[in-house]
Formats: sequence, structure tokens, C-alpha cells
Amino acid sequence: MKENIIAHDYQISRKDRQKYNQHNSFLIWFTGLSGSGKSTIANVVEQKLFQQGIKTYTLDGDNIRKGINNDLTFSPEDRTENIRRIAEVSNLMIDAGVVTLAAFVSPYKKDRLNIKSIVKGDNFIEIYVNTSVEECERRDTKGLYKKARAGEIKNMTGISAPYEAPVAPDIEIKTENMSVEDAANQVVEYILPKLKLLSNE
Ligand SMILES: Nc1ncnc2c1ncn2[C@@H]1O[C@H](COP(=O)(O)OS(=O)(=O)O)[C@@H](OP(=O)(O)O)[C@H]1O
Ligand SMILES: Nc1ncnc2c1ncn2[C@@H]1O[C@H](COP(=O)(O)OP(=O)(O)O)[C@@H](O)[C@H]1O
Repeated sequence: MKENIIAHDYQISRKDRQKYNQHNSFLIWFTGLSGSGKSTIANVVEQKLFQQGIKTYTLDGDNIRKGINNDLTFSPEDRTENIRRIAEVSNLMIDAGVVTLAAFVSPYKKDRLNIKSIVKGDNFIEIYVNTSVEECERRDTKGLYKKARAGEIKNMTGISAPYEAPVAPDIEIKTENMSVEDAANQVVEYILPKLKLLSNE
């Protein structure tokens, strides 16, 4: 089947869209345990970029697992498929010229490597939100750890399913002794030099 799919050559390119938006586009990927702080930090980073006139969009559990990926569970195979689809969507968002943020547990190294190969290395910034499982469990923002301890949730990352920490992330944020504001600033300071401002003339 696949050999019969031939890409149409569209005239408006990624470069054209980036020029129109007056900046380049790439993917900022947050990985870490549930409750580590991915969504909280991504939200503040997005606001800071948006205020500077950057076109942004954030992909996270709510708009993905309740929508396009509502057929997927938390089995290792479904998590792999979850991340693959999100990487493909991210690639389309980058094509559209948008600085894309993504906040997913993404616990498996091979799945994160696959994101890199889908969006290409240069377009992928990996942020490891490093918060210990003990702290995430103390926070238990959604009550999921309590349920996991009671055996009501299977495959809970950090409790009954693995989290493979990144070995060489672009940024590592240790949230336990840090404010949200400082965590977001750490990300923004890394990103700003990577943002190339382009003229649309
Ligand atoms: N078993 C299990 N393990 C981990 N997380 C669980 C689980 N069940 C439900 N949840 C909730 O789903 C959110 C994680 O979804 P993700 O799509 O990011 O997971 S994954 O990347 O496919 O591993 C995660 O959201 P965050 O807390 O924002 O990380 C949880 O709220
Ligand atoms: N430095 C920090 N960075 C991010 N979140 C923090 C920090 N310190 C405390 N928190 C708290 O931790 C919780 C993280 O929850 P959330 O962002 O939903 O995590 P995740 O998206 O990884 O599941 C929030 O209640 C947030 O206020």
C-alpha cells in the first residue's frame, strides 16, 4: 500500500511559513514523571514566548489522550504509539512554522529517540523535568499515586512501570528546590538563542 502513496509537491514550504511568522520553528519536549512539573513549566514557557510575539502551541495529555489518541492505553506498546503519533503531529506543527511545546511522560528512551528521528535532531530540544518519585507522590496532584498504591491503576510510571531517565537531555530541571518561575526561565534562557528572527520581506 505504502508504495502507492506519492507525496504532492506543495509550493508553500516550511521555510516560507517560518519567514512569514518571522521566526524559525522547532519542538520543545518535556519528559518526566506524572506530577514532575512538565505542564506547569510548559505553560509558563509558552506564555513567555507568546508575549514576545512567537507563534506557539502546546500539545499535552488533555488535547491528545482525550482526542486523537483516545484509543490508547498505558501499555508499553500503546505508549510507543502515543509518542509516535505526537511526534508526527509535532512535525506538522513545525512545518506550519509554530514553536511547539509537548509535555508527555514519554518514559522509554527508544520512543524519545524516535521523536528525534521523526522531527530531525536539530528541531528537537529535550527537557528532562527531574523530580523524584517521592516528591511526585507527595504532590499527587491528580490522586493517581494513591490509586496506584491501592492497586487501582496498573502500569503507573514510577510505581509499577519504568521511567528511563534521559542520559544527555538538552536541559535538566530539578524542580524540588526551585520555583516554577525559575524553572521556566531556565528553559527560556536556553531557547532564546535558538530562536532565529527572520524578516518576511
Ligand atoms: N499508568 C499511568 N502512568 C502514567 N500516567 C498516567 C497513567 N494513568 C493515567 N495517567 C495520566 O496520563 C498522563 C500521562 O499520559 P502521557 O500521554 O504523557 O503518557 S505516555 O507518554 O504515553 O507514557 C499523566 O499526566 P501528567 O500527570 O500530566 O504527566 C497522568 O495524569
Ligand atoms: N519548580 C517547579 N516546577 C514545576 N512545578 C512545580 C515546581 N515546584 C512545585 N511544582 C508543582 O508541582 C506540580 C506539577 O504538576 P504538573 O505540572 O501537572 O506535572 P506534570 O505535567 O509533570 O504531570 C504543580 O502542582 C506545581 O505547582
